[in-house]
Amino acid sequence: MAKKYVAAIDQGTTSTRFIIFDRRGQIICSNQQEHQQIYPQPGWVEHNPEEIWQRTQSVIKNALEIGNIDPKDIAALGIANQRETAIVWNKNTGKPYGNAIVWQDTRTHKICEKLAEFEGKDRFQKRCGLPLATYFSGPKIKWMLDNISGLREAADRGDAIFGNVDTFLIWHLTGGAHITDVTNASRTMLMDLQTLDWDAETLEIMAIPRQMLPEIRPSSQVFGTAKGLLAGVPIAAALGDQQAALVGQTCFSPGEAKNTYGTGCFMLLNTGEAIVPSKNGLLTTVAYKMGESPAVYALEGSIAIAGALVQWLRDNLGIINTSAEVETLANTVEDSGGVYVVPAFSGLYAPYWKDSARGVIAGLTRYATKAHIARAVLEATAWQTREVLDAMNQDSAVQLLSLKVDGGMVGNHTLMQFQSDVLGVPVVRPVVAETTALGAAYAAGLAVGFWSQLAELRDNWAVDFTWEPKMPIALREQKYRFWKKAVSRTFDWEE
Ligand SMILES: Nc1ncnc2c1ncn2[C@@H]1O[C@H](COP(=O)(O)OP(=O)(O)O)[C@@H](O)[C@H]1O
Ligand SMILES: O=P(O)(O)OC[C@H](O)CO
Repeated sequence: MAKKYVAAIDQGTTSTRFIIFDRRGQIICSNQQEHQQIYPQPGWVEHNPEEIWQRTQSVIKNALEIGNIDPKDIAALGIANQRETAIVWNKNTGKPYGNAIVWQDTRTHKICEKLAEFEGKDRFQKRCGLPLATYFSGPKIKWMLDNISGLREAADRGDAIFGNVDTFLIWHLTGGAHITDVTNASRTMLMDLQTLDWDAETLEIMAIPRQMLPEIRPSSQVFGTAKGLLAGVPIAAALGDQQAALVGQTCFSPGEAKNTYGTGCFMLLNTGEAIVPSKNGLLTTVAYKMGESPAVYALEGSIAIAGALVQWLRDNLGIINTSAEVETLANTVEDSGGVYVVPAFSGLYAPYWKDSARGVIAGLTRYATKAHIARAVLEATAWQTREVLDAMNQDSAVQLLSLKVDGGMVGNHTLMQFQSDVLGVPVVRPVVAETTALGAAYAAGLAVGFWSQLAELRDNWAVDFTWEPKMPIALREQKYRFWKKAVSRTFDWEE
């Protein structure tokens, strides 16, 4: 009998979801669990890989039970994952050599500076599309090899292996396949965007043994068969979560873009088969590679802190009790009262790439209340997105006329209205806002013939809500000028 469903794991920065979709891309059932954020020192962010694997198994089990689904009805499994986060584990025992170093972690600042001494921050950009920054996996692997006792020897012996979260999950799900996909590999700094293979020279410069690294595969392809809870289900896709959201939003044509508002915020613009270098602080990255079809590339504007700033308001300042409460509080005032929050907690990503920037709250007066700060917190995400969109419009020939959005923050009307106001274009949310999991499911379904072509997927996409710009242009540009001034106050804080 024909299989009815496709499933996806969405392993994100704050939580893990397992979602089962039907042929129309509708959610049948799901389960989600958070995991611990570990902050051992200022600027350091870690996850426990074993906890991530436990949470993954747990959400799979719960969702299957909730939906009363027999894994035999699942045609394929796709994986979407937080990108860049680096894990090194022993291939014989499965034991990690330490916690995962999360993408937001800035401990590799010195390593990046040292690597940039020769030829500067863009030393590797031609090959890998990325500037030298603490964000990417390569310097994180180097940090582990240089700082974890006995690790370099274990790597040289071939016992210690590296993976981003996709690789770590595939390894566990299959019982030992050491595989990554092109989108995840494109975030390491170690892959050549043209050849889609590890770059020998970069590996040599960073002193990373090639045998630690997984084999690079297309994003949509059967990698193996699951064991355990999903026994027998083909594992048929892996994509970095932001690339997965691009697929879930069916942005398959050059010029189509989406912005995902989660822990961070990531805008990706499909550039087709062209590898477009950025002159304005964007990343060039692989968008997806479906089986044997040529790779499709994207320009990306990465913002490190978006929803994470709302969490900070909740967890560190205790101004709100839930993330959703930020909107209620923000709506008790008309505007931010001249307050700007620039969340350079992990330095500044696009379009600045300044590791040494640190966060500021600017424009404070006795008039400012926690409500103004709540509003400024929401506005920070919108302003950062404006800077990224400006860079996109400068880098590419196309001007974006509307923006497709998704992620945990897009339930916030106040933010989305402000977003449309400061971009000056409509902001459009689709009915299925779980686009990350959906994109991984689409890529997996395509690999096993559950769906036959990309066009079929476009028919599943439908508008849920559109926000139209309302703010007068002069006011918008005046506020933007102050935002830029606040940003400049964060520069060169770390010495
Ligand atoms: N109503 C809301 N208003 C503002 N932020 C929100 C709201 N709901 C969730 N968030 C934020 O969205 C983020 C979670 O989104 P999600 O897409 O699940 O993130 P991730 O995939 O990065 O784990 C959290 O940082 C949370 O603070
Ligand atoms: O898990 P998210 O949604 O915060 O996404 C994180 C990104 O993949 C980091 O590059």
